[in-house]
Amino acid sequence: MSDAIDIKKGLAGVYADTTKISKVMEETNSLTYRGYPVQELAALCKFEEVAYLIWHGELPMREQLMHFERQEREHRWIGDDLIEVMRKFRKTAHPMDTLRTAVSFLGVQDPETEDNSPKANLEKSIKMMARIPTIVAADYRLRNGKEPIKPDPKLGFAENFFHMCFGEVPAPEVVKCFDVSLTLYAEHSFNASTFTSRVIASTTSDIYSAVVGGIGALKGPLHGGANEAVMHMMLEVDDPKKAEAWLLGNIADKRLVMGFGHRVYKHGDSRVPTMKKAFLEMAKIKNGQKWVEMYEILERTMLAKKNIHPNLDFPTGPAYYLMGFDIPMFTPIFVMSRITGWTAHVMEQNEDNKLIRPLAAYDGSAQRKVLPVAER
Ligand SMILES: CC(=O)SCCNC(=O)CCNC(=O)[C@H](O)C(C)(C)COP(=O)(O)OP(=O)(O)OC[C@H]1O[C@@H](n2cnc3c(N)ncnc32)[C@H](O)[C@@H]1OP(=O)(O)O
Ligand SMILES: O=C([O-])CC(=O)C(=O)O
Repeated sequence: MSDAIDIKKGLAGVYADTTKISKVMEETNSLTYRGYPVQELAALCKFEEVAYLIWHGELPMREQLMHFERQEREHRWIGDDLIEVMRKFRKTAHPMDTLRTAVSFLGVQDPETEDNSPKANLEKSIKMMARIPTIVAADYRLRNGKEPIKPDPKLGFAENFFHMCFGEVPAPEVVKCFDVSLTLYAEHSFNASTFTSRVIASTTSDIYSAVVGGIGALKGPLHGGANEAVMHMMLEVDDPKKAEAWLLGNIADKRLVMGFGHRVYKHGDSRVPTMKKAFLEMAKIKNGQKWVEMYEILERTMLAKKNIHPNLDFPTGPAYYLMGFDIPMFTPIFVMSRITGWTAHVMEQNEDNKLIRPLAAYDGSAQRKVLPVAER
């Protein structure tokens, strides 16, 4: 029956809607947010400006940026109630599970959850952007037997995250490398997690539900979870001298090499050179030459043997490791950034909504008769 139906497995190559938020150009290996190349945004803007751009469609003027930063800083604290709930979580729970539950808790507590007006949804988006780093940092400290550190309204978004994790802000070069990663992770059209958020929004559900769904989708190692998997892989390789043999063995065993390949970019991910530069900078500051050597060998061998390029998760994995974050925080950090893209897509979906509901070509059992349990 399904023979005559053109099934697009994984929806590969399917245009499901239009978007004004970002443009992924496989032909030219480039990516723009609201028309601006990500490389230029990463070089010239801080993440707060990029978040504003993604939501408002324009880069902020100085006054607008100051107002936006004030709002973000005001909303950072998550309240003692949520901290107390988090204390009760299983200490070995994955931080993505903790974050998913904590964001759901924010939705329970927010009296505006059911208000789907653009104004209310933008406010909730800013609140989530402000509070997610506090959740991620508090979870990191609780898992490590330490007390959470309150956000510091004097610090910018990236600096404050380091402060809440480690009680100190590193050198500006480190903060910049981290900020670059946030800009590069912020938005990527109809990727799996964003599409999940849009599917949820299309039922006219609330924005917290859409974000909780996005977190669930991003967790998987074929998607955002890959940045963690990359670092586990590099630690398994352990020594750059073993990297080539390790990779060849992996290929022979037909195992995936994490941080390589992409559904859209088949000739390279436009964000990788910018993030690789940030990773090299981190390696210089933190004496991480070993990881650079391993990176180069894995990249070179994968290209030579499989013609598969690295994706953004390949350089971010070791870069976050060198910044001092523990590996289970890597995908939650991705959420701290992609929350901007998800929520912009939810608001865009709401503007011109149609329930997202594709068809499935049935190829199960032929129709049959139900027999009572005694006769089966
Ligand atoms: C932020 C992000 O989400 S970026 C993506 C992060 N994910 C990863 O890094 C996980 C590793 N990569 C992958 O699993 C895949 O490349 C995906 C899921 C990202 C994209 O998958 P698809 O678009 O479905 O590509 P597809 O699976 O068709 O790959 C084509 C071929 O390349 C192979 N291939 C693709 N990626 C890899 C990889 N990382 N390692 C080994 N082989 C790979 C596939 O096995 C397939 O081979 P085949 O034709 O012999 O079956
Ligand atoms: O677009 C995708 O399929 C994966 C993704 O989110 C990204 O690359 O940032």
